[in-house]
Amino acid sequence: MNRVCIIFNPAARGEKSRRLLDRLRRTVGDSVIRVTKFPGDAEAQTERALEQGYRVVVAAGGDGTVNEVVNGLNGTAATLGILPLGTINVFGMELGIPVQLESAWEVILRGKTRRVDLPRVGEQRFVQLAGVGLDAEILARTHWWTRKTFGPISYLLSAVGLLGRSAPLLDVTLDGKETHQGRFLLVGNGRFYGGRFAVFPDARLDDGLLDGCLFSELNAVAVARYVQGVLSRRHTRFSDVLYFQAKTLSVQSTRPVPLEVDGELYGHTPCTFSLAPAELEVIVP
Ligand SMILES: Nc1ncnc2c1ncn2[C@@H]1O[C@H](COP(=O)(O)OP(=O)(O)OP(=O)(O)O)[C@@H](O)[C@H]1O
Repeated sequence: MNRVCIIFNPAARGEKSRRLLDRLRRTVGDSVIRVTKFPGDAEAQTERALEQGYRVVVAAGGDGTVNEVVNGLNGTAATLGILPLGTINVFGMELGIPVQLESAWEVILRGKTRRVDLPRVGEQRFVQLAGVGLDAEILARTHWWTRKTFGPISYLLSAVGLLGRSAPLLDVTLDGKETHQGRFLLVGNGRFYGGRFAVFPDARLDDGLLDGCLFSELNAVAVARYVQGVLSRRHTRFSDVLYFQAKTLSVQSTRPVPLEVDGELYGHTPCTFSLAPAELEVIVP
């Protein structure tokens, strides 16, 4: 197998992954492990690993760590491996990578790969999903210690405070042609969002298309209906939800609306999404 460098995020899973370092060392034997020191460090460490000749870089953390490693790979020919040590690991779930550390390492040792599309917003690549509006606002309002203490429920607490407010309208233009309006946008590369929730039922990681859901309303009743719709897989048929596929989309709004990619805050509107077909080679079961 090509030389492997593992980038380990001790702060993943609300700082709990720190405890996994010894088990990770035992599992991977002589393979090199580099521990990130601050947010953004996985990207810098990936660039350094490439300069040092590593051709497989393994993201050991959650979706945020995978995102940073992929941005560090920067479209090079190097291969991504994943050890899903984060809170939810949606991209690993999409690829069928086992959550058990030793099993996930076995997958990396076997070294079977596939190529997947790599979407981006502006210059920032993402692997699984992005959101404009509600979910990014929730992330912005959920303090790290609340996340650490209450876990995923903390996002729900922030959401309750947000739903009473009026959200600016988003103008979403698909492939430079038709423009649609809504108040909350989700963009996906794969099917899942936030867990095994198929928000984008037609999405394929290698179809050369972005999938999106544009939601028209943002009051508590509408959001509860959308959640129910996602759970029962009927939301794409709702009259106030636009489900679409496109190669590019641009988003404008009367005032800046925050944006998240792979679960991390990243800038605000206006923004443009695009996709590089089959840009990423990733190790899969
Ligand atoms: N040494 C570090 N100290 C603090 N934060 C770090 C460190 N290394 C990486 N990070 C940051 O940790 C964040 C969370 O990482 P990741 O998404 O991989 O894990 P997660 O378990 O899914 O996240 P969360 O616990 O926030 O749900 C990322 O924003 C990343 O930049």
